[in-house]
Amino acid sequence: MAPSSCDKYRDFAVTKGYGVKGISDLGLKALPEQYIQPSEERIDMRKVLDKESIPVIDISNLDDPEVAHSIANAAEKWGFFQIVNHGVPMEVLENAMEATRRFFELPVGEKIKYLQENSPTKNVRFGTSFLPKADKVLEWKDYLSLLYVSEEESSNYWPSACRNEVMEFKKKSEIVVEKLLKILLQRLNVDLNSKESLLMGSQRINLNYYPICPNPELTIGVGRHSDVSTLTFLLQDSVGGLYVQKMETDHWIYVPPVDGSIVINVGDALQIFSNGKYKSAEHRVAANGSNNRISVPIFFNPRPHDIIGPLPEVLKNGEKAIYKSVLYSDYVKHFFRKSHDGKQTLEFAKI
Ligand SMILES: COc1cc(/C=C/C(=O)SCCNC(=O)CCNC(=O)[C@H](O)C(C)(C)COP(=O)(O)OP(=O)(O)OC[C@H]2O[C@@H](n3cnc4c(N)ncnc43)[C@H](O)[C@@H]2OP(=O)(O)O)ccc1O
Ligand SMILES: O=C(O)CCC(=O)C(=O)O
Ligand SMILES: [Fe+2]
Repeated sequence: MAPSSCDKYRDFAVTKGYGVKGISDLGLKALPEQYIQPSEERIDMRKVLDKESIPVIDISNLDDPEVAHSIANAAEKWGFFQIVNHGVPMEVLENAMEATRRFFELPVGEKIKYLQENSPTKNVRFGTSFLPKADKVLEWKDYLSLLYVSEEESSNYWPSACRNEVMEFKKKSEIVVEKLLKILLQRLNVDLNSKESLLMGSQRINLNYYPICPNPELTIGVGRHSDVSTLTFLLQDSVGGLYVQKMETDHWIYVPPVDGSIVINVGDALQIFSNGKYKSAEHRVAANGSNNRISVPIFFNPRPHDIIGPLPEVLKNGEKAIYKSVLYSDYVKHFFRKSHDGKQTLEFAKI
């Protein structure tokens, strides 16, 4: 490709489906203009608190009240924590990672079968950046997004390069998320059994690929956002790049890769269900100049037709609701209608 104008790169990455991996493979010396973020959207290392970290919690004994306390405390204070000894076998994690790499290393002709306009189903989508139609400046990330509907749909439509490994990862993660939600809800005097479908009735798995970037300091892998999920179960490889905002400050905390760990984060839906007790935190991802990076978040969500609002048990003692009830699909569509803008999506549900 003749690298002359930035629209050429947009066309190459977005429309033709080469993604940022295609740009990275060109071996350019300088980042295309289309990816240069305004300075306030880049990661400013002077704002990173290198002496603070989000908790790493050993969850091998969830019956221990101290473990339960650490989980609830992390969800209130940080909105993020890492878990170790969670019971998902290392092999399942490694296979999910390898399957992700295999998918992104497919020839572009295979991957573009899953672009929005070509995909055999709405529930499988290959793309780049967050919302290329709305993003003025593009983000340095390619993704494959898989909305789980049924075993049958996954077998028929998910790419064979990653289907079985991602399914296995999803199945194992569900067991852990159920246990974590049980603990978080107990503190709200809510019985998870009666709310399981509402809280985690729908799952979306994203395979994220952040290829080596020329001038990583000028761009961003994923911009500032909070997830619209109830809880997110995130597998990251050993490269690193995830930063979380320290609540109510303009400082950021690096989330270091810990071998075998999973990052858990509170999403907007749980912030709304808990009437603000548990908090979704803004986070973003840096690009990397030396290594390709992979992450695999599984978003545990309400179902599109569910109404989300503060749970009645939370308001029982006369607590005033700070969120109204909204249709979850309206909430998610609102998120997907605009570029990443931190925690602004929550305004949609504020009273
Ligand atoms: C991609 O980079 C990302 C993603 C994220 C995601 C964080 C999350 O928390 S994802 C969890 C989202 N929740 C669910 O998936 C719940 C279940 N699903 C639904 O409720 C529905 O699928 C729906 C999302 C509401 C879509 O419903 P539908 O009425 O069928 O409408 P669509 O035409 O499919 O989409 C509407 C509009 O949204 C855009 N969009 C939808 N899905 C995705 C997706 N996976 N990735 C990117 N964009 C999506 C789509 O562009 C549509 O707009 P058009 O202009 O194309 O019409 C966090 C950070 C990231 O960087
Ligand atoms: O890549 C990561 O570590 C996080 C990605 C993320 O925040 C997301 O996909 O919502
Ligand atoms: Fe996220």
